[in-house]
Amino acid sequence: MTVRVLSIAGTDPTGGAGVPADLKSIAAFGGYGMAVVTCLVAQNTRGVRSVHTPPASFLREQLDAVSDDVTIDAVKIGMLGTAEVAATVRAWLDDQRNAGRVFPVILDPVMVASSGDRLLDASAEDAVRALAAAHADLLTPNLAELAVLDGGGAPGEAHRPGEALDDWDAALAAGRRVAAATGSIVLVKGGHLPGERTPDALVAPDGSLLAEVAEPRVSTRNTHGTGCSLSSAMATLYARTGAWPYSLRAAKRWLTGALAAADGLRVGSGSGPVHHGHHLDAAVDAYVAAATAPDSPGTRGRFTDDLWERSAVVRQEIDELEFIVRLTDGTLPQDRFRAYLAQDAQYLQAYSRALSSLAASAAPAPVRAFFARGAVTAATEETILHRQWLRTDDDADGGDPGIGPVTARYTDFLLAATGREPWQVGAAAVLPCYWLYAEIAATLSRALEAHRTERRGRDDAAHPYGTWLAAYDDPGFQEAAAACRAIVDDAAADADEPTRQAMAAAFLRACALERDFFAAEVVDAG
Ligand SMILES: Nc1ncnc2c1ncn2[C@@H]1O[C@H](COP(=O)(O)OP(=O)(O)O)[C@@H](O)[C@H]1O
Ligand SMILES: Cc1ncc(COP(=O)(O)OP(=O)(O)O)c(N)n1
Repeated sequence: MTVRVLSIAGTDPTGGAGVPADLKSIAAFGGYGMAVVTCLVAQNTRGVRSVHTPPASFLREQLDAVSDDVTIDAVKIGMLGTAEVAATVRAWLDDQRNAGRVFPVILDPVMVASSGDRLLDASAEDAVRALAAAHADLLTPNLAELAVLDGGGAPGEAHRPGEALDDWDAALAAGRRVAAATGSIVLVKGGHLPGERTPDALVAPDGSLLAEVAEPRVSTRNTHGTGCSLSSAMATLYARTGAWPYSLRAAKRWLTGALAAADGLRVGSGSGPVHHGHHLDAAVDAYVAAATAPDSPGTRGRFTDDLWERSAVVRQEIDELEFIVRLTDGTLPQDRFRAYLAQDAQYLQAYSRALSSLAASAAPAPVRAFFARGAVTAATEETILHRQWLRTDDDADGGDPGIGPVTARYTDFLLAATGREPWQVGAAAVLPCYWLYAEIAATLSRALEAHRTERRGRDDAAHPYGTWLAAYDDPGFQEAAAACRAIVDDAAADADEPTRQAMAAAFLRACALERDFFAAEVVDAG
C-alpha cells in the first residue's frame, strides 16, 4: 500500500538531514513523500552556517496547499526553529482535526544538531512541548532533547533545565515522564550512550514498554541525520502497518544497514549522511540484469557463461578490495582476519539453512541430494575450520560478536531466495558463494605458492593464512562449485524466460552481496 507522508522540516543542501533525509527515508519504505519547508538552513556535514526562516504566513500557505489537495496518511515534523513556526504548525493541525482529517503525527523535537549548532530558539521549547501535548502521537527526541522535554513543566511554564541522561534506565524513566506529560508515545533512543549495542524503546503514556530493540553499534562517524531518518521511516511504516512495535523493528534494522553503508557514500569531510537507499541494490540489480540480458536466449552459450561475464565488474571490485589484497600478501592483521571469520561463521550457518531449503524443494532428486550434502558441509566441516581459528587465548571470554548488518543482509537475501522463490532462482542465488569463493581461493592459492617459492628456507616461509587458504582450494570444493554451476545451467535450459531473468537477477545480486560481505568485515567486526 502506498502511503502519502508529509514532512514539515528544515532543509539540508547536502542531503543528509531535514527534508531531503525525510523524503529519502519515506521513499525507502515505498511511501510517497511530500515536504513543507519551515526553515532554510545553510549547513553541510561540518556544521550549520546560518538559518533563514520565511514568514509564518508563507509556511501556512505551503501547509494549506498540500492539505487542500492531497489526503495525508502521516505527518512527520522536524526542525521548527522558532516559537512562531511551532505555533503555525499547531494551528494548521488544529484546523485539520476540526475538519475531520485524522492522521498520525510524528514529532522529532529537533533542538541541536550533532555539530552542536542550535536548531531551535531556546524560547521556543515551550511551544514545542505544547505542540507535542496537543498533537503528537509519537515523539522521537534524542537524549539531549529528551532531557529538555523532561525538564519542562506544563506548557507555558518556565522549565527546569533537564539533567543529562547518561544511562539507559535514566533515559527510560525520563521517557515515561515525558510520555505521561504529553500523552504521546515516546521513542527513547540510546544512540548517544556508549556501548556495543544501540538500544531504542517505545514508551506509552501509561508507562508501559511497547517495544525495546537493540542493534549493533556501527563503527562510523557518518551519522548525520539519523534522527530525521528514523522518525520519517517510523511515520511511513506506521501509516502502512498501524503498529508501532513492528514499525520500530523494521525502521531500526533498515537504519543500521544505512549506517553500515554510510562510509561508502563519501559525502563531505565532516559527519556525513547515512545511505538511505542501501537496500535498493537488489531492485537496481534486477533492472540492470533485465537491461543487459541478451535479446535472444537461443544464441547464447552456457547460461552461467553469460552470468559470469555480467558479474565482471563486481568480481573486479572484489579482487581490488584491501581485505583481499592483504589476505593474499599475508599482511592482513590477525584481528581483522578473525573478525571476518566470525562473520563468515555466522554466514555459513545461514548458508547451510539456505541449502537445506533447496534440499527440500521441488528440484530433481540428484539436485536435492547435492544441496543436502552442501548443507551438511557448511554446517560442520567448514565451521570446524573457523572454530580452530577463532579459538585462541584472547577469545577465552567467548565473546560472540553476533551477526553484523551486512552479513544479515546477505543471509536474509539467501534465505528468502531459497525459501520463497522457485528452486531454480534459489540455486542461482547460492551459486556465487560456491563459484566466486572457488575462484578467489584458486587465485589466493597461486599467491600462496609464489609466497612459498620466494621465501623458501627463510624464517618467514609460512604464509600466516596458508592453512586456511589451502582448505578452500581443495579439489572437493572446486568440484562442488562446478557441480552447482551445472545445476544452474540445466535448470536455466528448462526454465521459461521470466524464471531465467529471475535467476540472473538472483545470481548478480548475490555477487554484489559477496563483495559487500568482503568489504564490510571491519564494520561488522565493530
Ligand atoms: N553508530 C551507530 N550505530 C547504530 N545505530 C546508531 C548509531 N548512531 C545512532 N544510531 C541510531 O540512530 C537512531 C537515531 O538516534 P540518535 O543518534 O539518538 O538521534 P539524533 O540523530 O536525533 O541525535 C537511533 O536508533 C540510534 O540508536
Ligand atoms: C534541517 C535539519 N533538521 C534536523 C537536523 C538534525 O538532524 P538529526 O537527525 O537530529 O541529526 P544530526 O544532524 O543531529 O546528526 C539538521 N541537522 N538539519
